Amino acid sequence: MRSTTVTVATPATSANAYDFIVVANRLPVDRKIGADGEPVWQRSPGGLVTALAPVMENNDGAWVGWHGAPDETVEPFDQGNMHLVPVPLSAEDVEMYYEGFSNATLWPLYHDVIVPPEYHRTWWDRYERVNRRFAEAVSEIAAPNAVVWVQDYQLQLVPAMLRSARPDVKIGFFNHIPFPPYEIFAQLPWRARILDGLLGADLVGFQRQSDANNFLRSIRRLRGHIVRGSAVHVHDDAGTPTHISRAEAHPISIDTQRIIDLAKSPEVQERAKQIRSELGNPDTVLLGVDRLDYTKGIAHRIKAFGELLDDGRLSVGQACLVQVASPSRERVGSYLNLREEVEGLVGRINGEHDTLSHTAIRYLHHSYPVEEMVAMYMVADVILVTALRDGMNLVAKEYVASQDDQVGVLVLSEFTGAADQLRHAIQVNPHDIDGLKDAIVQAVEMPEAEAKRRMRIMRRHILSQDVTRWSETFLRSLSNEEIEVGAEK
Ligand SMILES: O=P(O)(O)OC[C@H]1O[C@H](O[C@H]2O[C@H](CO)[C@@H](O)[C@H](O)[C@H]2O)[C@H](O)[C@@H](O)[C@@H]1O
Ligand SMILES: O=c1ccn([C@@H]2O[C@H](COP(=O)(O)OP(=O)(O)O)[C@@H](O)[C@H]2O)c(=O)[nH]1
Repeated sequence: MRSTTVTVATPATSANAYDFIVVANRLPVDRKIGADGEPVWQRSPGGLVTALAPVMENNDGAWVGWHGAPDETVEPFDQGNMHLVPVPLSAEDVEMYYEGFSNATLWPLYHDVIVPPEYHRTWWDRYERVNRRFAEAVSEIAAPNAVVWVQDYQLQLVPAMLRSARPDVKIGFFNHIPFPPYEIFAQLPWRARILDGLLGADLVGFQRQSDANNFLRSIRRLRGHIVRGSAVHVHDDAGTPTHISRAEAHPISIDTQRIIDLAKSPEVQERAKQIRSELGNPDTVLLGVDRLDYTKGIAHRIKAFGELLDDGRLSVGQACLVQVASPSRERVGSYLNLREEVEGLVGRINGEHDTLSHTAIRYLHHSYPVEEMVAMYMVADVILVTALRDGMNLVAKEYVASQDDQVGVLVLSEFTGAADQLRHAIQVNPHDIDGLKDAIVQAVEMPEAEAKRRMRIMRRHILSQDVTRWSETFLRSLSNEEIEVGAEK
């Protein structure tokens, strides 16, 4: 096995140094090899990084996570205001803990078994070992009585491991993806171990109240602890009470002001005009932005759009769908299959409907920087967020934030966390293709006054409930301060 050591900057970490630590599977930057063969740092994919990066930039703390490259040990380094502490993963760890147990067992299980989860004991063993490594890395650098905030399904065993190594620290956990109903969770051969891992946290946060309820119901069914409201009275095997762990909903959000500032910047506005003109100035631009993931309902959306072209309810030149499908988990089988399915569908629809001057679907298998994302949001008259299941979906919130002078329309799946907050979107069941087609036509034809009214209400929400508010509310609850949940800032 090849292993390289790369020192990026002066080591910034020492033992027992940090009062505040975030630990996530990923660091905010990924180490990749550039076209010239030299290593480069790129922003990591996904909404977890989008949400946590601004929180960490404004807090003096450390971020512990994997740097995205297998078989490499990287020394701790600083990036902007952030102190990053890489946890190395071998190629085998990546295969069994990340691609395997995290993304081929837990991810599909927690997302309504859209594809069948795979259960392998060797993957579980590796998940446990890697979780222990993360817990040890945190334990070494946490100051006495530090606050440690563990993120997401890849690290569900870390809270209990950390509690036993460092009973002095305050432990929060936030689950970015849904927590499944008991009837689905019960499939997991290691279900009790996962619950015990999570119960190591003083506060377990979820995107939706229904996720918290699902979690509490599994605790009642499988662990026998007393549950009173959101509080779980945890006891040890001998029945001696040990601590209280609470489960609460804390819906995540975005750095709203940053998106608004970008939408106002002359460069982004100019770029938006350029994109529209490059698309041939269609009357209506529809947009989809997702990691290429089977949870996102990309094929459902493309199918609905294709049928609208077949039916003559939309036409090429009048309407164009731009679909950003950023690369994700490319070595996991179900992701490979999805890519084939989506690209086959796009090819067929474009083949049937494109003209020499206009395309039906502009499909982009790329990852773009935030400036380009905001320019695309500004171009889009309609955005289609049709996830079959999604913890939150920050794209929906970013779109709303970017509509400063625009009057875009958000079509939003009811199976996203965002649907709880963005109630004035056109909400859809993406499995209902006829309903989805009608919703798309309703969005395209929506009178401006109606679109403005809906957008104004959604923007009010996004402005007051931003990501800073999310982290403050969670961390205040973790430290047991009195808070008024849901109060405006
Ligand atoms: O790290 P990857 O395997 O490349 O995946 C990217 C991230 O995807 C998931 O994001 C989730 O978090 C978002 C913010 O809370 C939320 O809006 C979205 O609904 C979730 O799917 C995953 O949970 C992260 O751990 C990954 O880093
Ligand atoms: O090319 C892209 C595609 C997506 N994103 C960002 O990736 C995040 C996706 O988060 P979301 O919660 O919607 O879904 P996730 O990928 O985390 O499941 C959002 O901040 C997008 O702006 C990006 O920066 N470039």
